[in-house]
Amino acid sequence: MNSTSEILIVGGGIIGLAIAVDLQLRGAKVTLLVRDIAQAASRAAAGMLAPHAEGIPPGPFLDLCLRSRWLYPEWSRKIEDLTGINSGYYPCGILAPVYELDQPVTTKEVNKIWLDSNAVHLYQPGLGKDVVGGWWYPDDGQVDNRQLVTALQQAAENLGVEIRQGVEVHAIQQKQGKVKSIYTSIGELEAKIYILAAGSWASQLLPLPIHPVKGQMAAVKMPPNQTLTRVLFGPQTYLVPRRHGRLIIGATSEKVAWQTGNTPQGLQTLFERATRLYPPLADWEIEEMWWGFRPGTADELPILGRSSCDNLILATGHYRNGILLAPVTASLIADLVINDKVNPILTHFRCDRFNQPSPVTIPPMSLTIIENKPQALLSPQNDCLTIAGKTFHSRLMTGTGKYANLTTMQESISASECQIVTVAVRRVQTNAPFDLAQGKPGHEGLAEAIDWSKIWMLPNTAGCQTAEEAIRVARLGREMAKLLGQEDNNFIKLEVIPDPKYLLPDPIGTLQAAEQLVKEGFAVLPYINADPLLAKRLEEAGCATVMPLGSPIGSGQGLKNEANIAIIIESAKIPVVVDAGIGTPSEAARALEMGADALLINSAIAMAANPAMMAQAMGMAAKAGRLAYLAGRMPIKSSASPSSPLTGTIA
Ligand SMILES: Cc1cc2nc3c(=O)[nH]c(=O)nc-3n(C[C@H](O)[C@H](O)[C@H](O)COP(=O)(O)OP(=O)(O)OC[C@H]3O[C@@H](n4cnc5c(N)ncnc54)[C@H](O)[C@@H]3O)c2cc1C
Ligand SMILES: CC(=O)[C@@H](O)[C@H](O)COP(=O)(O)O
Repeated sequence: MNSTSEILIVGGGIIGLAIAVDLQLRGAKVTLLVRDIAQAASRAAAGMLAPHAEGIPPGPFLDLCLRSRWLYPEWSRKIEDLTGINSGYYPCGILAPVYELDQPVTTKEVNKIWLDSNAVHLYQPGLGKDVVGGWWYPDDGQVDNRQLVTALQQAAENLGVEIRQGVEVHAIQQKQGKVKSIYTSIGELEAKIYILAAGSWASQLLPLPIHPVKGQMAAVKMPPNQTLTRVLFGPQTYLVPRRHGRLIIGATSEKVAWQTGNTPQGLQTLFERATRLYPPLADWEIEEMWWGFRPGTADELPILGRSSCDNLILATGHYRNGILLAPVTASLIADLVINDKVNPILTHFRCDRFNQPSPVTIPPMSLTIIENKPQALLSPQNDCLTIAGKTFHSRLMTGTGKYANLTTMQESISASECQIVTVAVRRVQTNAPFDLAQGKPGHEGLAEAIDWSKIWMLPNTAGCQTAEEAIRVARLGREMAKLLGQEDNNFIKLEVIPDPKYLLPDPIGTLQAAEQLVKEGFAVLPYINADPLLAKRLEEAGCATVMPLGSPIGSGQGLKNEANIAIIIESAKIPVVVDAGIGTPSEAARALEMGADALLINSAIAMAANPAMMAQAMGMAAKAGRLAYLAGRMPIKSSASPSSPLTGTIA
């Protein structure tokens, strides 16, 4: 047996290559097996980046496509920088002429502009007489997919990916929910993780509902000085002018299984449709004809993410949009493989959706943008925080200290919409009178002031300076939660803080106490400095979360440890709760935008001039930050790019 590498990718089309490059850039050791790069749909495609022209309806799939189109400029530039090969990425806009006016032509959408008959013929001379108008999609574009695939292959090789061409995978050997090895034309190979990116052929290796949808294509040579520079996306045909005089004509869509080759019937249909749309091409010299197999699925959506085997990831079934979807697929799959992070959007493209009663199951986390209904974006039902098996809708935790009085505390907790409130076990025990205004900072009446049937208590070990003290107080905290009706509450926020000036936690004491408390069955939420190695050790010790501090407790200095918090977020498999030091809603939002799972905020709320109002603002910031994280920020660019591109504007 040939033992190969950490990660084995089956398939050398755009999807397999893009994933290989991303993984290798993140430090993995990748081997890619491909039977035949030339047969890949990725070389046969037209290279349109056309989520709008394709008419994809709003929903997770459009979100995925738009995310990928956003990534394209930076991603293609990165591949170009790695190789010096021009990918032909060209955000030229797409014009979609129509032959019938069967739809209302008014729209307020910025990414879709209607051109009437006069305008469309003025804009694009040479269009067929049947064209009665057209939609202009300024944000769509194209890439030269052949150059891009060549560049990706080169980039992969330059980075050290082992590409083994001419190797055919015959079977995937599985044992007890894991892939054990794969049988190939050069023998049996093993890896830690396997990624299936075999396009249309994936169903020959696994029982996936993928089938080939054949497309016949041709290219003609454009004469110099002609005016066709934008993609024309017509009814059942499209014309994609490359920048160096080649015009790609596509494509038929045929369910003829694996029947290869161009056919007279296919080409006749292709040319008839193309010349109806743009008659001048009838006289242009034919340069090439070819065909390819789109990887179609039963619901026409890709299959992305884990399979029934732990160590087998699927990235296939991209059907008509695999060129467009390459950057986002690579990034999502690399996140999954390297960081074990399942981006919520992946839930829509899981392979087990086909096992469910309805053919297209829309899983709960829908990011569909519904006009005038922004609240539908992130409803409590569809985005949850899970800690030690308990689910919460709010990602904001608050405290009980520093409030002027109990009423303000109650109003603030309610306004924040938080579901977890932390309580210092030691202070509750002392039961000192509570009235800050009167100089009485105790917790008398605190336990009764909160409706514990609605709020989950997070007892904390504040005031403990050693591991031993913290363990003892944690046990008392569990009893306290029981007494207040939360029989099954085993949560403890672990604070071991010997230093009274900066209230910085003792890492060694925290780890020791955490190990003991985990053994005793606690769900431990340790408060720590933003130390990635300590966070990993605590995770390995079995903690339920890690709670890195933004800055010292009560300082309101914000996120002073952002870089380290980012590392913790990247590597943690348990929720990361940013705790302490947050002073403003923008800092709260920032922590969640970075990918933190939740926040704990006390002082900024309790010490605000209007605590309840600040609590509401923090609650909103938590939601906004989370939503922004899920939505995916735009790439940061070193130079400007106009919001309304000048390309393709009407004179
Ligand atoms: C005519 C046509 C036009 C298209 N136009 C566009 C477009 O304009 N825009 C767009 O976004 N998308 C377009 N597409 C779709 C796009 O091309 C595909 O979705 C995309 O290329 C799929 O990429 P892939 O890497 O998954 O599969 P492929 O590119 O098909 O690659 C699969 C690879 O896996 C290898 N393989 C398969 N089985 C095995 C095995 N058992 N062992 C080893 N290797 C194996 C194959 O040899 C092949 O190299 C078009 C497709 C076609 C056919
Ligand atoms: C109540 C509690 O647990 C705090 O010690 C926590 O660390 C929050 O810190 P801030 O008070 O700075 O928000």
